[in-house]
Amino acid sequence: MEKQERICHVAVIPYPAQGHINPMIQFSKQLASKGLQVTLVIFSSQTLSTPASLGSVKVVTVSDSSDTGSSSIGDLLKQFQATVAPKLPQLVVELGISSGHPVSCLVYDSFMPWVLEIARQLGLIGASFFTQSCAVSSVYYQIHEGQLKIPLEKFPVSVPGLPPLDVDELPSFVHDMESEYSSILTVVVNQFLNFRGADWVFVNSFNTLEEEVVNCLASQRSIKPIGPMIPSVYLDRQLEDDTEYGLSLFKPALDGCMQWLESKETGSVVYVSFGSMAALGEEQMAEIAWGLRRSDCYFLWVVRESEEKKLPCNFVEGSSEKGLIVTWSPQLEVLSHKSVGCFVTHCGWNSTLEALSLGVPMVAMPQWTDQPTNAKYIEDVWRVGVRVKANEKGIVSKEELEKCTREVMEGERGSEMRRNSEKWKKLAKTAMGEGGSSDKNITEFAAKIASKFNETTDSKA
Ligand SMILES: O=c1ccn([C@@H]2O[C@H](COP(=O)(O)OP(=O)(O)O[C@H]3O[C@H](CO)[C@@H](O)[C@H](O)[C@H]3O)[C@@H](O)[C@H]2O)c(=O)[nH]1
Repeated sequence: MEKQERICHVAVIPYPAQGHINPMIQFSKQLASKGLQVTLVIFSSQTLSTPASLGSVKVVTVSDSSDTGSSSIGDLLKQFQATVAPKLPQLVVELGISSGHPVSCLVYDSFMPWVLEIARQLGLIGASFFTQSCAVSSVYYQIHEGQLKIPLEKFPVSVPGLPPLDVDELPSFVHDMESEYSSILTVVVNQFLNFRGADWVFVNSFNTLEEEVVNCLASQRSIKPIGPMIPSVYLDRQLEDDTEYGLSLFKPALDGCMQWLESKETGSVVYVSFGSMAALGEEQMAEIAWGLRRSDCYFLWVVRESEEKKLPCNFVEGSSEKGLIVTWSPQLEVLSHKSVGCFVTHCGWNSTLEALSLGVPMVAMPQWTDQPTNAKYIEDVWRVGVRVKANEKGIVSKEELEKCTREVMEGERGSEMRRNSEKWKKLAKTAMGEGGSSDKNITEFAAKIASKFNETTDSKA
């Protein structure tokens, strides 16, 4: 009988939100390019038209019946665990049977630390994947270890490897103790429940971007920065045909955006997006709308379907000469387009990494969660953008938005930001290029788990 080829099979399991799925798709593609068999498992309560594969990564979508109408994200995550955890062991076994190659490692979103328990029950390797910056993760780590006590009493706060952080520069859940937030704080801090127990810990970042804080966290246990996890065509082009993430929970206005951008001059467009989750108030939406109008630049603004009703009356009709509003964009294509001169962003970690990797300066307008800390780094550490200041009601006025966009688009400081952005773009490429720090970490992981798999298989033979 023909002997079956031995292949090390890894299952990658993101939390099903766009900002978590995207980097874990890219990690899957990277692992597959290093010779591993990879299955990406998406649990989703929505009906998704997911592809059966992304390059050589197999995609399996499993319907998750958890109630998405639940009021808080903390509750949602609890429900997610309650419905997914009982199904996962059987699913992992079936993936092995159907492919002919038993799964030997689970790479799980750090939001789901309970997956490690399942990996252990099945005798598999367990690897945790952090989708936020190393700086933000370090703040949560300090809380987990009891070094930072909640409620915080003194500001600025000191965390090893980070600049001192004022109250509005900390992740929101740490100081904003609304009832919904306290349950989310538990979730984000619990990412560290098995920080020392996991076999591997990956962070979607790169050494030169967060050197000091990477070193501090790595002194507690080995962590592997493997980012930026964006499609290869925008970085080192090592992976052929890797031009997009490939799995979107939203439908992008493909042609519309790109044709519109084509008709605009180099560096003349302000791109505005608040990612896949942030929900702004009506008053704030109006200030953004009029701020964009006042800046007198061309603008491309992503307003998700669920947010459209918050736009001021007649704004869309009255903006057709200067602006285009879409419900979702092909963001990487947009950011890499020569017409885009500035990105007004909520500072989600993926958007931040994308802008850094594509050399686009930013107006940082953080909303919640890790975004205020990312905004702090954008302005003060990487010096690739300006942070907006909110008024006493927490609203960013149209005048403030106009001032900040002009600063990035026109001023001398804007030119400096563009130069700094070019620097980070090169460093991102170097990290992911052959032999770069992130590339080495991915190669090391692939080689070590493949060799462990071979040893185990040999000892059973
Ligand atoms: O029109 C759009 C808007 C966004 N995107 C993509 O969607 C992703 C959005 O991710 P991110 O920028 O991280 O924002 P969120 O969707 O808000 O992500 C959540 O998850 C991130 C990772 O944990 C956190 O950093 C954020 O604060 C949190 O809100 C990015 O890859 C974008 O390229 C598009 O393709 N088209």
